[in-house]
Amino acid sequence: MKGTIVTSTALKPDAPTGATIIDGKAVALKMRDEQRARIEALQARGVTPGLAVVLVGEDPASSIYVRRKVKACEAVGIKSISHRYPATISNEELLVLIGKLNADPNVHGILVQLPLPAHIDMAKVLETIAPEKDVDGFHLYNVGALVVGRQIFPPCTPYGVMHLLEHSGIEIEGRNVVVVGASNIVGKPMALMLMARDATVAICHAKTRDLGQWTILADILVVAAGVPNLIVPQMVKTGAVVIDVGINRLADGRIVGDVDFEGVRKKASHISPVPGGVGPMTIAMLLENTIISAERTAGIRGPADEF
Ligand SMILES: Nc1nc2c(c(=O)[nH]1)N[C@@H](CN(C=O)c1ccc(C(=O)N[C@@H](CCC(=O)O)C(=O)O)cc1)CN2
Ligand SMILES: [Mg+2]
Repeated sequence: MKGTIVTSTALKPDAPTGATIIDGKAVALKMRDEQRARIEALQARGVTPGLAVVLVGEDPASSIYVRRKVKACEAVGIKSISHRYPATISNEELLVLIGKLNADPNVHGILVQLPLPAHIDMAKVLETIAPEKDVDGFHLYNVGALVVGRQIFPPCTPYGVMHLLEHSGIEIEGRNVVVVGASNIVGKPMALMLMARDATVAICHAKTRDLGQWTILADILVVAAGVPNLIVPQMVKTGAVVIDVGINRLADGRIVGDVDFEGVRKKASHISPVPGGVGPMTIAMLLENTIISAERTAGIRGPADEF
């Protein structure tokens, strides 16, 4: 468009014919001021929040996410302790490490970066983490808490989506929500958190027939299927809120979500982009859960919160 005057409203995020862009990167950065202040209050009581970060193997994306988590911890004043192991580590060695971290009073949160190598028993590893240090919210105990409408440590990605909805002033109660994707770390806990807020929730997945017949009913559409361009404009109700949790790397290296962003933004009232939407919130909520854990240790808050 070099040399022309751009008058198209479609290029302006907040123009009447286009959706408001939900800027997760900005929200995550803004949360850090409040998080720093809470960490200072903890330090005044002699508690520095500590997060143990366990990375097994050389998965390039996992290495990037772990690096981002460590940097984010530094930025707010959480002491992160990295534990890196080759993909050849045995189940037994990993469980021994987790046992030590469970017993360490300076560690308030433990995260084991997923995915793990195939020979590792992921379920056993996650269940070995002490529930009161399970800042990823993957332990069965924490999953069970979500089922009965309590939050101990909600898993970071759906917790981030809830935070974005609240930050954007989007009403949840009584609204039709369709979640596309039924994974244990996003789709299922997402549905439970929305149900706890009295939304009417449908979960669709890879085998759902006529997906568009479901998604068109959504006032709020959350997509976490891992399929680029799965959601096109004709599948979206005019004025819907569209949250894209997908992260797909294309052959040309670009990272895109599951939603045809340029098409759907013209129809939605709000839309989260990829990158820069839900992804940064995953890390923000990990910091949040770690601070909450340290606040519980310091007696500043109780063991669990109602939704
Ligand atoms: N133990 C965990 N493992 C995994 C989790 C998790 O919450 N806990 N979630 C994902 C990976 N993940 C964090 O660990 C994560 C994924 C993506 C992003 C992010 O910021 N994405 C960018 C786009 C991708 C990129 O730039 O590379 C964005 O959306 O802007 C952050 C964290 C699986 N494993
Ligand atoms: Mg996550």
